[in-house]
Amino acid sequence: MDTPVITTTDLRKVYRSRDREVTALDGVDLTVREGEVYGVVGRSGAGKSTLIRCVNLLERPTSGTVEVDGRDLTALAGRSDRAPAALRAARAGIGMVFQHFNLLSSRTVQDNVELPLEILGVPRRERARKAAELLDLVGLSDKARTYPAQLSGGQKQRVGIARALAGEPKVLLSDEATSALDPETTRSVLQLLRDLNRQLGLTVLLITHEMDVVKAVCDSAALMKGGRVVESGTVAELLATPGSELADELFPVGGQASGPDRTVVDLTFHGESATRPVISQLARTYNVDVSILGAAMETYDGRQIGRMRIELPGRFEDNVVPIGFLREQGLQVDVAEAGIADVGIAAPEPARTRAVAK
Ligand SMILES: Nc1ncnc2c1ncn2[C@@H]1O[C@H](COP(=O)(O)OP(=O)(O)OP(=O)(O)O)[C@@H](O)[C@H]1O
Repeated sequence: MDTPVITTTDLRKVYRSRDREVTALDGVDLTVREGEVYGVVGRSGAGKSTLIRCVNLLERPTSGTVEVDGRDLTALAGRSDRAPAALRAARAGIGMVFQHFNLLSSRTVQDNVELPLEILGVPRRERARKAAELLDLVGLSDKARTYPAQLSGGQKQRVGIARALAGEPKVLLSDEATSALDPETTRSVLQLLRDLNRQLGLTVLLITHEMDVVKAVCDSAALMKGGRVVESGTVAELLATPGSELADELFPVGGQASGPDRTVVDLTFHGESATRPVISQLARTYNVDVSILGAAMETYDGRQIGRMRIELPGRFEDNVVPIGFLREQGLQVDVAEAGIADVGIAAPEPARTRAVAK
């Protein structure tokens, strides 16, 4: 699982029109490893679509390189508008699914799935066999002869996924594949992507603006802002990163201090620390009343990971020893709110900057 399958290096894309320039990608380094589901999130305009379209060279990067499965696609691109044969062949190993499915309405479901095979010159009988196999894989064997207009959104996306798999790709790119679907259909399409990832060893790079998508299926994630990747890593790594915005959004543990002179502390449990009764030990050892303001526990790859926001009575300087104890137990400890001193003495760090004393 450690072999990189998609690598972008210092990828830049500048859109130029007569009177202005937009830098959509501003030096993106991304590594997606074999067999993982990798989610790229970010607000509208962050550059997600541009990035995914640069990965299969649908969009030509201004500079930088894209390697997929050991091949430098940027070197294959040539200068003309029409993609050279070598690039077209490399693209056959990259499937893509789209937000609005992009099915041809005049073709049956089976003929839509066969389309990439027709383009590759696969004989009719072989195409039909392959399409039947793929429709079975996505649970639509009974819809082969229907037309897209007769399908639900979720079914259309399943056809889109079957079509994307026709060239037996190693990599699947998904451009907001579930954002036009209702929550239940979203869940089933995400489950399908997860199953395909596991059954076929398919590497999936998806872009989304929904954190729930990352939570449901991704092994790793990156956060984009203004054309840059500002955070990236496995979900477990992100959770262990002090101040990670992605971790905060994936596992929000809200809760405000119940009054002044209280210290609010965010704890991240992973590995062994997730199974030890650290909070009750803290309360007993220091005879301190601990209030739990919020908590979230999840299992990732069979390992428990959790975040908890607790409140301790007193200001930060009153709690240095208990906080030290928590750190000694192997927990990551971020002080979220350090209490307001009575007469204008500033808290050690402003709220939400997450001072991390090691
Ligand atoms: N063809 C284009 N010509 C000019 N500017 C473009 C073009 N495509 C995208 N942009 C600009 O590049 C920036 C990044 O756009 P992009 O579509 O990649 O962002 P995004 O994160 O995918 O947003 P969304 O979630 O809304 O699709 C935006 O400022 C956008 O206006």
